[in-house]
Formats: sequence, C-alpha cells, structure tokens
Amino acid sequence: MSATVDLIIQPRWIVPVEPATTVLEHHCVVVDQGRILDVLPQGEASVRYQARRTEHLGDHVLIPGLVNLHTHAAMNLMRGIADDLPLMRWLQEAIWPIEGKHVSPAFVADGTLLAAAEMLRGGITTCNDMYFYPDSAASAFHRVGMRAVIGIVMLDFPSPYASDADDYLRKGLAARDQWRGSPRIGFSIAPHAPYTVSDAGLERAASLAAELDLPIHIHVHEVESEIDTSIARYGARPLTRLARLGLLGPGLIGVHAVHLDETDLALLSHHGCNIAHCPTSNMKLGSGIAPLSALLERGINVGLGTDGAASNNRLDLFQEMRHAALLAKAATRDAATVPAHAALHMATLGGARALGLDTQIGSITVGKQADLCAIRLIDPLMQPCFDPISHLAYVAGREQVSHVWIDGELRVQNGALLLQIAHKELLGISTLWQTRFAN
Ligand SMILES: CSC[C@H]1O[C@@H](n2cnc3c(O)ncnc32)[C@H](O)[C@@H]1O
Ligand SMILES: [Zn+2]
Repeated sequence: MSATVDLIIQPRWIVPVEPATTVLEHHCVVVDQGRILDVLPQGEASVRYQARRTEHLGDHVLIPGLVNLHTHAAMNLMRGIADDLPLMRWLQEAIWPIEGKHVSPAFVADGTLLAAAEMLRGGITTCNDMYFYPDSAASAFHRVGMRAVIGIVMLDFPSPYASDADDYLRKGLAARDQWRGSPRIGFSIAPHAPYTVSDAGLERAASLAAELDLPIHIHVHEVESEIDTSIARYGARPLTRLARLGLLGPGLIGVHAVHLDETDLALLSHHGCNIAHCPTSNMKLGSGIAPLSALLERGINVGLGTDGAASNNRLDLFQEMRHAALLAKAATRDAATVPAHAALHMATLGGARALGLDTQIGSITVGKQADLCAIRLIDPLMQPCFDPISHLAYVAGREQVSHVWIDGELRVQNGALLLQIAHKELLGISTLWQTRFAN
C-alpha cells in the first residue's frame, strides 16, 4: 500500500550538497508536513507514495534553499544611494547620517519586505540579518514566510532606535521575547563591530550569547584601518581582543575577515569560529580579498553573505558563489582552489552550520525541513550541461530560479513570488522612500 504525502518534486537532477559532489539523476524528493520524508528514484516513488501534489521539473536541478549568512535587509531602501566610497567614508559620510535621519519601524518593515522579496526570488530561503528595529524586521520576514535569524544589535552610539548599548540590548531582547516559539524566526547577539562597541559591551554580548545559547554576529577585520585603530586603542588586533573578551567560539559568525594574519587564522581555527564571506561587498567597498582558501584549508567553516544592498548592490547568492570561487583562484593563482561544489557548500550547508541550523536546513537530507530551490538549467543560454554543480557556480544566475519552497510551502512558482503583496505595492514602497530621502 502506498502512503499519501503532501508533495513529490521530480526534477531532472538533485544536488543534495551532502554527500559532497553527489548528483542524483531522475530521483525525487518526497515532502510531508514541511519536512523531507524521502529521496529516491522516480520509478520507486510512484510505487511507494501517492502525492497530493506533484511538481514535474524535467529541465531543472533541485538544491537546498540558499542561506545568506550576512545581510542588512532594510538597506534595500538605500540601494545605490552612496556608491564608490571606501567603507569608513561610506559609513561616516553617507550611510550613518541617512540612517540617523530616516530609520524607523516603517523604514525597517518596508526595506526588509523588499529584501525578502528579492532574496526569495533568488532562491534564498534563510538569512542572517543585522539591523535596527529587529521586531519590524521579524514581522516582515514572518509576513513572507522566510526563515531568518535576526540580530539583537548593539552599538555604543545612539540612533533613532536606541540610546546606548544597554538600550539596544533591552530592546533587542524584548523583540526576542515577542517572537519566542516562532518556527522560522530566530535571534543572534549582534555587536556591530569591534570599533563601535566597548570592551564592557562586548563582554556583555559574550555572556548573553552563552546564557541564551545564541550565535554572535559581528563585522571583523573588514579594512586595514580597523586593525590599526584597534592596536592603537587597545594594544591588540580586533580578533585577539575578541578572544580575550570571550567572544570567540563555535557560535561566532565573523563577517568579512578580509585582513587576517597567521595569528588571526590560528585563533579562528582554534576556537571553531565561522566566517561570513562577502566577496562582492569587499570588492565594491575596495576592502580587499579575504583569504578564503587559507580559511578553508584550516577547516574553518565559511558561509556566504551578500551584505546589504547599499554595498553590493544585489542580494544574489549566485553572484556570491561565482565571485567567491573566481576571486580565490585569482588570488592564489590556483585554478583548483574553491571548486564549484565548495562554492555551493558555502552558500547552503556552510551558512546553515554557522547559524547552528545544520540539523534542520542546508542540505537535501531526510528529516530536514523542506527548504528547496529549483533552477531551470535546460536553456539555450546554458547548453550543454555536463555537470549541474558546475553550472550552479559558474553559469546559472538567480534569473533561472523557478521554484522555491520553505517548510514545504511554495513561495516562488515559475519565477514569480507567491505573496499576498502585489508587485505594484513593492514598487510603491521604494518610490515612497526615494522621495523621502530627497526631501
Ligand atoms: C547596527 S545595524 C548595522 C549597521 O551596520 C552598517 N553596515 C552595513 N554594512 C556594513 C559593513 O560592510 N561594515 C560595517 N558596517 C556596515 C549599517 O549601515 C548599520 O548602521
Ligand atoms: Zn555588513
């Protein structure tokens, strides 16, 4: 007798990510109650299961939903507002003054909604977000059914959101209390960077993260001047200071990590830290090229991040996969480093592991949540296709994402968002904020 299940997806190929380099042809994924129930040859599935819905995707590859390990979703409202500036001038002369004037719960709700729509269309099912008004961000992700880890942000300076480090923490923790028990919304402790949070604030962040069992999400070693400033102010490089203050460990997600010496690499490896590699943001702000091959060689877990739309200017993990692989090859002059499957691993399971979610998402594995993404590969623009994994890293773009499921629920169908929000409403939001910025 066959079992009745919610959904069977029959793609041409499945790339489960785990085991590495595996490609299953003419298999299907069986989904029930939001989880992956089985992965088996298509012929066997028709005997064992009866599906309420079957998705025939004969030109497609099915992969786990992509995990964006670092973003500032609400910054979608500031896409292109301050291009071609280096990090510190970009922050101090452009972005922070705009944020100081405009950020509000409505700003974050609207910007996060736009970002969530962009990410879903591009196959991103989970993101690790860091921005003001975490409650508004959580509401927007909840509205579109996207999985998100929201930062309880901390800064030493005031913003329209909070007055000082204690106020940031108090408000962020209250937001976490509001969302407790929500299946797709989680939280991290997110001190912005070593140069914007004091020793006392960082120690508080470390103890809270340990007490509440939350990841720590922090920008580190993004530009050289950050390291010089730290040595002048604290007598230590930022990662050494973070180690002394108790922040390094398997729960740490260090974002950027562009400028690393041997001591830094040894610290990251020794403490089992994770890195959110953001190659496009690092190129666009002229920050440099992170030593990705050295990180991977030392067994350090790496995921990929887009950073915000004001420094990238796309929330597109296909772009990040390609940039990560190509930059690493160019920087090391080694074509074999960061092969296509390593890029895909970072964009999926690497990100999931950094967030402590790798038992739930990040690969097409029986028992995990059905966060899935189908990409149409049979297209004259992409022929021939000898290896779908190669195509995912080197050929395909987010434009080829056709279907996206989160917890087994269809969110994108044939490239179109299945949301209660009209395309027109999304466009209206950005026009509204563009007008406000101009006045
Ligand atoms: C406290 S909310 C996050 C804060 O971070 C700013 N930001 C955006 N991108 C970067 C980056 O690459 N490095 C450092 N800080 C960044 C954002 O504008 C918010 O103020
Ligand atoms: Zn950032």
